[in-house]
Amino acid sequence: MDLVNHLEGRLLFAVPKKGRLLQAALNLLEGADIQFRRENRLDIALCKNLPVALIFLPAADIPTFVGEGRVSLGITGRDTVAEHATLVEAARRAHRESGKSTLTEDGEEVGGCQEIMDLGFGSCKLQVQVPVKGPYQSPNDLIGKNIGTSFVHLAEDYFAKLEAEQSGANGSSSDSSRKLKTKIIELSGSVEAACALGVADGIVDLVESGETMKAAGLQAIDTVISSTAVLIKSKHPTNPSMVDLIASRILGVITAQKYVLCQYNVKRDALPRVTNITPGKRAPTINALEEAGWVAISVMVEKKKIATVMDELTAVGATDILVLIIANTRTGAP
Ligand SMILES: Nc1ncnc2c1ncn2[C@@H]1O[C@H](COP(=O)(O)OP(=O)(O)OP(=O)(O)O)[C@@H](O)[C@H]1O
Ligand SMILES: O=P(O)(O)OC[C@H]1O[C@H](OP(=O)(O)OP(=O)(O)O)[C@H](O)[C@@H]1O
Repeated sequence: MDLVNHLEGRLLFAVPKKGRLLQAALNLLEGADIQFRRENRLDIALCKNLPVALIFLPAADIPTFVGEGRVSLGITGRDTVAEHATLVEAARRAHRESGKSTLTEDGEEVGGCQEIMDLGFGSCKLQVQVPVKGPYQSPNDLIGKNIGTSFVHLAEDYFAKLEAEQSGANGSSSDSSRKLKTKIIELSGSVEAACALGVADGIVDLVESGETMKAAGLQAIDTVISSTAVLIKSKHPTNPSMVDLIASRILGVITAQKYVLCQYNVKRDALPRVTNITPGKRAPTINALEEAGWVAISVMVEKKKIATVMDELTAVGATDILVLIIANTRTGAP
């Protein structure tokens, strides 16, 4: 089947085609019951149960497709969204300075995507790194030096601000006529090797566990941006109600992953103390037990806090504490 000719009427949803965000993104789609079958080597998959087509793209390219409105929804890292936003901002600045308008006929700024929600996985930091055994101790020491990175626009912006601060000019990162003293060298991968191979004095690269940096004899001296995976949308999605539906389903899945349901029995006179420990997302559900003076409580608790919460509940007299996994939710903001 020629899938490209079957996209009419479908909301296009970009998903990372490989890499660290792929599996978690697929798990979210499954939890949100977005059903599809991806043919071998095809980067387009039609959803079986919704008017949606999934487009599998490199994570770094997703903000471009969404920002230009070609694709309505996307899952990618906030770092890639920030890189794209910096590029878009630089292009707008250049346009304005050459007297051209950066607005559409509706008076809106062209380009750019909007973050809908944090998806809670894919944590990492984009950091400035230098050799541990080297002459550079602070970011200022790198001004005028060679910097290797895959995030050229964020790195340029970072060093432009640093150079402006150093020269005493205020906010000249918004001046596109600036001439950077620092040389930003674009690398597409294995950025950590650049210092050892003499290509760069420092790098701007992602750090998750820190293992790669350590193995390459590097240390972080500043953080440019902290990132997690995010759901993004274009400014004018083709089907806004389908965007809302998918966003609400995804929110339901990530809320379910974040919370557990805690049920316990307690004497009614301990209610103020236990509701303080487990206030719930809105409020705890309280039911009278057949035994006089006792109530049963059912309440959502953040998964990461549940052990401490159980300790505290036990200490104030709660008994029969049960913790249940939540398969899915539709509850509002996580
Ligand atoms: N340790 C990590 N290194 C790189 N990216 C990470 C890491 N942890 C989380 N991420 C997130 O995953 C996103 C995609 O990175 P990943 O390297 O998996 O992509 P990729 O498409 O395989 O790219 P590449 O071909 O450059 O390796 C990043 O933009 C970032 O948001
Ligand atoms: O802090 P860590 O957990 O060690 O992860 C960080 C490393 O992971 C990424 O590289 P990736 O593995 O994607 O390969 P690449 O260098 O080819 O981009 C990133 O560019 C770092 O090199």
